[in-house]
Amino acid sequence: MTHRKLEPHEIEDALNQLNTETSQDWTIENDKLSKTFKFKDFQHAFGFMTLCALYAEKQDHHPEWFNVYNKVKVQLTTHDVSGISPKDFDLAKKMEAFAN
Ligand SMILES: C[C@H](O)[C@H](O)[C@H]1CNC2=NC(N)=NC(=O)C2=N1
Repeated sequence: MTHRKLEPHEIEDALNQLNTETSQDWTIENDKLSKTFKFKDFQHAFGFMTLCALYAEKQDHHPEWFNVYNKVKVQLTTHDVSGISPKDFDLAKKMEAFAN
């Protein structure tokens, strides 16, 4: 296995780091790394989801998400370890890049 479940203090540190580097909007909700991205319209939201989907397939690591019009709520977790792993933080950073 190339990843492991992070300890609570590791999640805290990685979350602070992620929020410093990006938008300050990431939280832990239901033990998942969570953020609601907001776009100009559906076309931009779906463009973002398309980029994420291609990356997720390549990494074999897939987001849980919920889209309504211009909003995409993402909840990242690693099913293999029943928790948050470094793969979730990697995907979160990519998502930030794809959203810009
Ligand atoms: C068989 C396949 O490699 C696994 O089920 C992958 C697919 N995508 C995945 N995505 C996520 N988020 N967590 C996983 O543990 C996971 N496992």
